[in-house]
Amino acid sequence: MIKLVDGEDFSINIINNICFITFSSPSTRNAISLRMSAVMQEISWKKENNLSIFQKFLADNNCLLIVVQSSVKGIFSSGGNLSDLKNASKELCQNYASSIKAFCKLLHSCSIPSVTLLAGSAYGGGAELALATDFRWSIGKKSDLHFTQMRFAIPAGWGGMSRLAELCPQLSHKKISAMIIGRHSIFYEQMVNLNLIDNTFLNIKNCYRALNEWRDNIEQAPLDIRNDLMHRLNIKETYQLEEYDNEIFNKYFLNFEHKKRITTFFAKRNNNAKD
Ligand SMILES: CC[C@@H](C(=O)O)C(=O)SCCNC(=O)CCNC(=O)[C@H](O)C(C)(C)COP(=O)(O)OP(=O)(O)OC[C@H]1O[C@@H](n2cnc3c(N)ncnc32)[C@H](O)[C@@H]1OP(=O)(O)O
Repeated sequence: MIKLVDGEDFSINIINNICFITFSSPSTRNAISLRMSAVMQEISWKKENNLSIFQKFLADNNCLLIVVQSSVKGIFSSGGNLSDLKNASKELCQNYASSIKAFCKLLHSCSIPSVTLLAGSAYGGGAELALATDFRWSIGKKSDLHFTQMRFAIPAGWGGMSRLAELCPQLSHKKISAMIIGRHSIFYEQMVNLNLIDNTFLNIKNCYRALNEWRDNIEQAPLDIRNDLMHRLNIKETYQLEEYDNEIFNKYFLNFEHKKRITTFFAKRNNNAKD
């Protein structure tokens, strides 16, 4: 295990090329504290070569997948730490939301796929955190998002409203505002209908098995194609994307590696047929 953040309530480790970001604060139901936000700020800040400490950590340790998870049963996160926010001054909290927002942005803008494992509820900023990753996998069917921010008279501040629009093109900006104002919850079935849940597992064991399989498949993909494919996320215009996809297909079609893998496929099939 390679560690970047080693807190009792918040840790970031790489195990077998998978980066696990784990929230483990049962006493606050995984509320995001001022200290966690300061750590997020520190590791999201771009430094050498325009890379943040977090991105450098992922690159140096050949990370292939990022997993955001909770180790507390029945809850993903209760959102902003309300006790911290109640006790601290506005000055002390001035970087609080922007740091968490920067970390959320890093998760979906970096070129490594990310997934949140949900096995319970996410409230307020916790729901925004769950929206930050590319994918959401549910363990069981009790995962839900609760936009409770307006209970505390603030809008969503960690990038969740734009992420929701990005992930669910069927939700207009007006609908999203209305959902926040009206303190809506999105329960499991509706999350599935909105394509916010990409996969559901019966238990954590099956989920980790699928994660490992995913990691292995990524590892087996040649690095240059991996980089070319992940670069697609930087291309915004549809016509440019089509051109780019043609270009990278032609670059790899029937080159040495393509031919070699077709040959290996037939060799394996013939061997299996003999057994
Ligand atoms: C700026 C942040 C803002 C944003 O931008 O979005 C937000 O995130 S606003 C906060 C949104 N969060 C909420 O609305 C959730 C508030 N919490 C609850 O509704 C409930 O606690 C719960 C999460 C549904 C869990 O309920 P339950 O299982 O019944 O446990 P308890 O209520 O008894 O809580 C246990 C324990 O945890 C503490 N707790 C819970 N949430 C938070 C929080 N967000 N911040 C700090 N501490 C939290 C709660 O106070 C209890 O502590 P003790 O009383 O010391 O046992």
